[in-house]
Order: sequence, then structure tokens, then C-alpha cells
Amino acid sequence: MLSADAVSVSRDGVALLEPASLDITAGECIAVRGDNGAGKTTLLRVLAGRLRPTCGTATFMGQPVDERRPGVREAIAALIDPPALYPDLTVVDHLAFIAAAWQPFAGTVSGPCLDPIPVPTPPDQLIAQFGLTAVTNRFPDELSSGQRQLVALAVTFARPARVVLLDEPEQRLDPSRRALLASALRDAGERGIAVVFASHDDAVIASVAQRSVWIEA
Ligand SMILES: Nc1ncnc2c1ncn2[C@@H]1O[C@H](COP(=O)(O)OP(=O)(O)OP(=O)(O)O)[C@@H](O)[C@H]1O
Repeated sequence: MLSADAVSVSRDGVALLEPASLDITAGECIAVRGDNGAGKTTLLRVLAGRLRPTCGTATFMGQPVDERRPGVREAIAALIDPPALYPDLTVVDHLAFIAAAWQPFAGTVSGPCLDPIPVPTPPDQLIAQFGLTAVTNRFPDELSSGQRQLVALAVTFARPARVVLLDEPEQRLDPSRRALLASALRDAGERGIAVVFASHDDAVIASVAQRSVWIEA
């Protein structure tokens, strides 16, 4: 479904990402591993269609990945850069807003895909799934950094998607919240959503990823 074939990125002659390849199908979960600075985030940006590779090709359903292309934006959800939350929306408002904005795409058939886009988990279930029940009516500046990360993760899963890309989703989470994250990733896979996530957490990787790809610095 989503493929990177020997994609590399360089800027001003400096390599940000050495050639890397991966291929993911519906319901699969792949971990992207590698040392600090190896290029994991860069690879996720390429897979999200936010960054054009210098060499190699990244494709979604056989077409070049470009987040501005209809059919790609509806299908690929990504939490790559630091979470951006609306200062004047509460936790529950965020989930309701994103779910409503993307609702027209849930269950639709788009592009060359034959199966409908998986319907997202409803906001009230996401609040429970990510352990946010006690803070549903708080604004972002009333949350801890780990709670903001949980909100950003819940928001990412509040919209329909065939593929979810996550950059170090476990960051700032304590062990019990990392377990919630792992459970949410397994749940996504069972609903047919493909997940690619960069991580330094071997325990999370072992508990959810079917495969991992090592990025060479
Ligand atoms: N905007 C940029 N301009 C130039 N170089 C950059 C830029 N962003 C990242 N880099 C460089 O690209 C390389 C890959 O960065 P990237 O963030 O993809 O690594 P990473 O594997 O995600 O690292 P980490 O595990 O520390 O998050 C690094 O050497 C980094 O310094």
C-alpha cells in the first residue's frame, strides 16, 4: 500500500537520510529504528508526502506520495512534528472537532483502493483508550507534556486513515501510558490500519511491530 524504494534525502550535499526502503500493507505495523540523527523522522516525512526524496521513490497505491494530492491526505494520518494543539479547545473539543472535520471521509472508497477507509474510533472511546478521562475538559495549557502527547495521539486516531505515521509516539509517556499506546496500535492493526512508527523503545517495538527497519546513519 505505502512503499519507499531506496529513498534518500540530502540537502546542500549533506545526507539527511541514506537510501532506505520499506513496504507496508493494510493492518501491518512496522517500527523504524536507528541511532539519533540517522534519518527516521526524515523517512516519515517522505512517507507522509511532506518531503520529496532526493533519490528513490515513495508511493501510495502506486502513485507518488504527495500530501497535497487528494486520495493521499485522506488516507495518511501523521504525527511527526511536535504536537500542535488549539489553545482554546479542550481535550474533548479537539477530538470532536477532528472527528467532525474528517467524518465525510470515514468509510468512503477513494482512489484506486478497493476497501473503504477504516472508520475511526469514536472520541469517547479514544478518551478512555489513551487514559484521558480525568482531563477531558482541560485546555492544552492545563495539561502536562505527557498528557499533551496523549491528546495528540488520540487526535491522530480520531480521523479516518488507512496509514498512520508516528514519530517516537512513546516520548514523554510513563510505562503504563506506553502500554496504552501499544494497545491502541494493536487495535489499529486489527481494524486494518497500517502503522509505521519511529521509536527508540525496544519494549514497545517488541509488543506491537511485526517487523522493523533499521535506518543506517
Ligand atoms: N532542516 C534540516 N536541515 C539540515 N539538516 C537537517 C534538518 N533536519 C534534520 N537534519 C539532519 O538530518 C539528519 C536526520 O535527522 P532526523 O530528524 O531524520 O533523524 P532521526 O533519526 O529522526 O533522529 P532522532 O532519533 O534523534 O529523532 C540529522 O543528521 C539531522 O541533523
